[in-house]
Amino acid sequence: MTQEQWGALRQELLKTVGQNNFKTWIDPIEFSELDSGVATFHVPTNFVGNYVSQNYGDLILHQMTRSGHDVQRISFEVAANTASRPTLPSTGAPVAVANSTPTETRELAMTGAPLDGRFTFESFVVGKPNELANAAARRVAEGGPVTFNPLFLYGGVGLGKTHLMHAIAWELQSRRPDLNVLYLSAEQFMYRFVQALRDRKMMDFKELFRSVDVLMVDDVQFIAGKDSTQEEFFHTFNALVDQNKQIIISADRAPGEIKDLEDRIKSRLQCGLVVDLHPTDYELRLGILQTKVDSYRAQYPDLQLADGVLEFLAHRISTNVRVLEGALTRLFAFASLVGREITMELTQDCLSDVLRASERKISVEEIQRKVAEHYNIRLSDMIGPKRVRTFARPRQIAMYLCKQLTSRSLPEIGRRFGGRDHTTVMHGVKRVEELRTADAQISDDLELLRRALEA
Ligand SMILES: Nc1ncnc2c1ncn2[C@@H]1O[C@H](COP(=O)(O)OP(=O)(O)OP(=O)(O)O)[C@@H](O)[C@H]1O
Repeated sequence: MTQEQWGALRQELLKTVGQNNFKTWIDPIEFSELDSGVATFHVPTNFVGNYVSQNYGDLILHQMTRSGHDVQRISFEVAANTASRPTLPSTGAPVAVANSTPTETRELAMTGAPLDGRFTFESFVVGKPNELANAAARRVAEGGPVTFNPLFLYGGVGLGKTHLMHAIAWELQSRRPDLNVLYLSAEQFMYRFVQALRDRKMMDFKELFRSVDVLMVDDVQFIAGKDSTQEEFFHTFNALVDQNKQIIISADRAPGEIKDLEDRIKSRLQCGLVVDLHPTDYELRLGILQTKVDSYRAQYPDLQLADGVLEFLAHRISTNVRVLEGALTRLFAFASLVGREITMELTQDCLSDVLRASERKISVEEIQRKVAEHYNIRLSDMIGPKRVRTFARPRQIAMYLCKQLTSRSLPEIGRRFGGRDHTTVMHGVKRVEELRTADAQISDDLELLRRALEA
């Protein structure tokens, strides 16, 4: 890609991100080169690099691909004349990994995917939801005799699967430099496979994959429904297991739940240790935020952070750690630009869209379950036809909460309560509204239930 072509792309980006964001974030980055699918940009500071990478990386990649450039990855480098940054020795010494700056990535010795220098065990915050996954990952990272094969890590979006996979690869590289570790995504596996078929290089392909000591495949759900790739994956898998080589796999769900994945592969994947990363809880989110803030502190020693802001974010932002990190990065960027303390007000202002998007959605079922539990009745009686007061009152309370806490319409709520008419719901809601002011017990119950549901 030429500088002129980048100039044209910048115009496109300007239209998409708007004048202000463009001036602050896109303007300072300089296109350097496009080589072997990696587009490199120079940035004035790591901070700008990180921010652009997290917030506009996908957009830039998309625009470049759309205008016909073969780009797989974008890399940001701090321009040599504007900042000092540690240089990496050419060996895989662990200290180099720990010291590497956030925007750096390095290729593994074998032709695997690049590893992110930030994704190490040291930077992985452990809490209840991920302690088992972390312990299992650390165990295989020791590089000792293979005890469970494969290690299968799964969990929802942004909960740290890739982070743990990279951490294992880094750790293995430093502890056992004699081992051939190959890390790649399932998509890359497929891409290589298709390329090998096309170039008639299947022997090389098989040889490469059968000569590794540790094979790590990220996001394996990607090969579901892709028959010949699955077939090849199955053979590779078996060949390595037969040689007692460690395999580590990640996916967004448990093996048995991946649709369009052959049964024999599912059962193979279940043979070793299957561990999941649970959605983050409040404590873990707070821990992650605190760790991130500590790392920002070194960069921004003067930035003030008001009490309660981190707790607020940990409480309000969804379980996805990527969203949490992105929000904090944005907050710091904004505060450092305007030179103000990060107060609660600034936080709410700056992150209003993120906060709105991650408002917890409460479901009708959840409300029914909680209310039934609270009044000690069965869920079936809550939804069922019986009109006795013991069931009718909790039912009305649940209807009222559904109206208050969800965006469901009255007819929809009626349907979820055993197919009742919307006028019945309306009546129930009205009745509870009256009771709320007249009956202290009901008012307390409502408050308690609302809090429990919103927690
Ligand atoms: N426990 C944790 N401690 C520190 N950082 C974390 C933790 N969990 C996740 N992260 C961070 O959150 C971001 C998203 O994590 P990661 O890319 O590993 O998610 P993932 O589970 O692979 O998601 P996806 O399904 O989208 O690929 C990364 O920047 C990662 O460093």
